[in-house]
Amino acid sequence: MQHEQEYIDHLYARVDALRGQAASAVEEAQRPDGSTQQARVERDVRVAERSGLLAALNAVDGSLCFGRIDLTDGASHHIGRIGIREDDAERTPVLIDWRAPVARPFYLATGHTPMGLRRRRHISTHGRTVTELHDELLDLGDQERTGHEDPSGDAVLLASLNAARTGRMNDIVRTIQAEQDRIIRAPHRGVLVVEGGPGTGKTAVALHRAAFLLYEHRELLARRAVLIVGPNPAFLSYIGEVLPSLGETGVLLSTPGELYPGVEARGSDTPRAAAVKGRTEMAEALRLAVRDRQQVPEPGEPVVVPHDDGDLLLDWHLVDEAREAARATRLPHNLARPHFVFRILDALTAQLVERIGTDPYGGPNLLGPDDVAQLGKAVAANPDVHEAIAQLWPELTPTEFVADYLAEPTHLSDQDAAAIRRPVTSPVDWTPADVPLLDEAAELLGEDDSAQQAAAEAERQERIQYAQGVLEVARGSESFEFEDGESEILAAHDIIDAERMAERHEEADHRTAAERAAADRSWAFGHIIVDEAQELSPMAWRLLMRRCPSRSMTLVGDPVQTGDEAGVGSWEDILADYVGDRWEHTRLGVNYRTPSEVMDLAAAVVRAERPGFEPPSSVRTTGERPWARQSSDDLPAAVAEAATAQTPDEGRLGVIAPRRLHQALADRLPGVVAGAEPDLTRQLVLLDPRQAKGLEFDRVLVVEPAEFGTSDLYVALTRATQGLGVLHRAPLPSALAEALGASDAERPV
Ligand SMILES: Nc1ncnc2c1ncn2[C@@H]1O[C@H](COP(=O)(O)OP(=O)(O)OP(=O)(O)O)[C@@H](O)[C@H]1O
Repeated sequence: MQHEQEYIDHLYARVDALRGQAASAVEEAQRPDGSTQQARVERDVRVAERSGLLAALNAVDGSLCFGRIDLTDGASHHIGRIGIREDDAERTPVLIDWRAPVARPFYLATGHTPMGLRRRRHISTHGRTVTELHDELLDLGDQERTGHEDPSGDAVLLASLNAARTGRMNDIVRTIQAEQDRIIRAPHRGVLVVEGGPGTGKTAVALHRAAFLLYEHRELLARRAVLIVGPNPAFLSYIGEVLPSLGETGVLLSTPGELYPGVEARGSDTPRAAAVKGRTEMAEALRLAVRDRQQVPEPGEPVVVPHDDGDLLLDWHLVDEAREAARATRLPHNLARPHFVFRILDALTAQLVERIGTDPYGGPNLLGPDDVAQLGKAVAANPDVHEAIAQLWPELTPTEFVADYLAEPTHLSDQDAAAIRRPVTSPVDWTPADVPLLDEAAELLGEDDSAQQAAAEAERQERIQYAQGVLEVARGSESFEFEDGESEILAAHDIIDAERMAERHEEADHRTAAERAAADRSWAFGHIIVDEAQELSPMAWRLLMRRCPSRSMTLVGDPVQTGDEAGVGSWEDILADYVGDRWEHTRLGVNYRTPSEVMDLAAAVVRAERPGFEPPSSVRTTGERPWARQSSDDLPAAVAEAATAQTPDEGRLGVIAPRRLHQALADRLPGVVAGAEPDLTRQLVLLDPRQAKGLEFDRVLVVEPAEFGTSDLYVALTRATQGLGVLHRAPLPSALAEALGASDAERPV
């Protein structure tokens, strides 16, 4: 122990020194120094690198080193959250990053396949103090004993699984299991599917895979950022600390409803409406609806544009020709529009030229090219002309267009149209199911950023003018300063022209890649991780695939837990259109969360619907059987009483109840607010099964389970790490009652 403490003290001394160096490097690099553009770019890169290093060094403080491997050849390596080298000529590694190949045997070696190891040591620390050592001997012939032997090899894992929950997920870097390690480091570059039952570590594995990929492909991924999509905000705050604790910050966390910049989807849909909006057919319906906005007048009923020289007419034939020419460009609606406008203006000018310039004596038109050009300009500036064109081919924004569409949906069956018909009168009306529609619309309409580009160019010109002014001043002062004829001395304007000087003054974009990605709909992420992927609709997949042209993705899910009607049934269905069969499927089979007593009960519920269902096998038992209690009248009071008795001294209690009971329950449960985003760091948390997805609590009370569908009930029953109770008034679903071994008139069992 003493030896390890000394080693760890040495590591921290090195970390402190590195931290000091990184902090002063950042400070120095941030000081303005009037250097060249190139030097400034390099400086910004240096600042970013050093800031990243500083963040990583700060993040690992307190849990820097957690393991050591001793090899049969006498070498030994300490394993930690980050890699550290000695400050010597060889830059000797003193701590190996858990992601480095050298560290791999720490996770994979067994007595059967020792991978060159004689011993694996888990080092537990509190702050910077070593508290415990657990050794596993992998070379069975080795006689040496340390006094810290852990014959079963799982003491550290079990201690971490049994620990009280905090409302925040912890990283599992100390105890990654072999089946998990293989997925985390999978070399597959395309779509990797990770499937497994509740508590098998799918989320943990996905997050550690993100950390691994950022280590392996740092160059690319730090620039393009990694996107992690999770089902709801509570889930994102639950997992939000894992990657920073591993020293990684270049990651954007988002719910599916937050993936359209500028829209916060706070509204909600009926399950039927969400299902209709999620179907692929919506893409075609929207495409046709956009085409409907490109109109031609009825034959014989031309659009009349009032004009001083007599009304101009836009008839069917003329508009149809312009529309076909614009459509033939195959550009999105807004980008094809200038082609339409050009044709219409041309046709109207031709009408005017004919009207004004016709020679009454039958000769050639009396107007010359300059007159025609003048008339063309006047037509293009005429507001009545613009109004007429705006009716025929309006410029559309995605939000306007989708709001109009939802008010009167078209190209759908009557029932489907009725299911989604809804006015969107304020931005808060957008729902998560609308977000893929907005994104689809943005694709169909195309973003006309010419105005933005023009503004940027105007600003650049302004800066150039300013810089020219600065150079003039410099020239003026030259004659004064260099009167003595030291012509070889370079003045400012000799080495820099106004344009380059203007660039110097351009504000550098100091946002991280993740921040820039969050604001940019067309951002292409380096890698995307989707948790609870089974819940996403086909339309949501279209959006996500657009955000990841490289198709480098990790998809995590459990089809048995699919609650959303809009969700896709199978991975094949999701992926066929995008990657064919070029994706890899992996499975996790051990449940680290739920004790076997609870898991058996949950499995029995699923089996009633799917007879052959095999749950993941639990790694722990607690000896504590789940119980049920029926309350004849005041269910909220019974829940409050049970909650008081069950709230652990340390850790969390989750009450999972149907939404309709939340207000009544919140009135009785201390510190709980109905309808608010659940605060998972509180000791007592009230949720519905959808909100509980992906989360866990030490103890769980499931309320009125007869109101849940099978998959929601399965989710609710599998959230506890220690104990589970069921409270109800209505009779229990029969499979649950049977598995609890209770009749309809239950008592605690
Ligand atoms: N190797 C491990 N070491 C320590 N803890 C682990 C390990 N693997 C998983 N766990 C823990 O098990 C719990 C369940 O993991 P996780 O939430 O990733 O499972 P999941 O498969 O995503 O579950 P669900 O489908 O229910 O969302 C978490 O507390 C996680 O930290």
